[in-house]
Amino acid sequence: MMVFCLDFGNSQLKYAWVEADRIVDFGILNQVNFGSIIQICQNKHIDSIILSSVIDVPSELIFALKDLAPLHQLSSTSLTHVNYAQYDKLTLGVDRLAIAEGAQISYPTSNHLSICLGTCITYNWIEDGYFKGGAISPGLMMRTKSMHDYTAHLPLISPQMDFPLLGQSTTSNLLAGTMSGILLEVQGYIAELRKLDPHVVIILCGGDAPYFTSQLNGWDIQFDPDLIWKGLAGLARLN
Ligand SMILES: Nc1ncnc2c1ncn2[C@@H]1O[C@H](COP(=O)(O)OP(=O)(O)O)[C@@H](O)[C@H]1O
Ligand SMILES: CC(C)(COP(=O)(O)O)[C@@H](O)C(=O)NCCC(=O)O
Repeated sequence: MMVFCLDFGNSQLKYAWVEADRIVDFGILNQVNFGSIIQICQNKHIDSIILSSVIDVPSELIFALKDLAPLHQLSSTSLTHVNYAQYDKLTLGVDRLAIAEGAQISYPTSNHLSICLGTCITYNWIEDGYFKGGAISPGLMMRTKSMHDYTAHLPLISPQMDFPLLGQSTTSNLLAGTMSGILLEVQGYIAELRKLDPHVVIILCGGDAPYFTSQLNGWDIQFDPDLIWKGLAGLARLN
């Protein structure tokens, strides 16, 4: 059963081919149109398609996808393993719903906090299978770009794997405040949540996660870049 998974985020349009829970292939689309999708579907057998989008998708693209294979467009009415009786599911981004699902499928008997470092940083906390709460904060690129855009003279910095806690120049101050700021935020959330539940499983994913994994060594954190694909494949089976 080959599932074509699409994850349209605010920065990148991602896809993956998932067969029997194995990610066969993945990549990034150039544009939100059928032309860029059909290119990657050449010679591929598709049993079903699942689409998670937090951006607007043209209705022509939805119709075209439906012509290709049975399509499930993820929404707040989709069936889920995670229980939303204690959360306002209608307001939750579908990417977060898919990530929470991936975490629940991966750690069905544990409480977990999934942290996605994407355009925004999102935190999803699940206890006893219930979505209990979360948080949204600005992502890495949003932080660097907004400091440049909202000031007269601050330069636009590029993220780096090595970053200081404090800097000795404007550029290194920006790097410290952005990168160490995110690291300290993430560590702060983990530390606070572990006070409530020392056994909570922490899972990190999203495009910017690789910048922080080595700094989080020793924090007993799972890094899973495929978390959303696991969630989407599971949701495709359920819906
Ligand atoms: N080509 C790119 N375009 C935009 N963001 C990129 C690109 N390559 C890497 N990134 C990084 O990926 C982050 C977004 O991660 P991702 O998980 O793809 O986000 P989203 O799901 O919100 O689209 C950005 O903050 C940025 O630092
Ligand atoms: C918070 C988000 C913007 C994150 O999107 P992303 O960073 O993955 O592009 C997205 O999940 C969204 O639009 N959420 C709706 C609000 C909510 O989740 O409460």
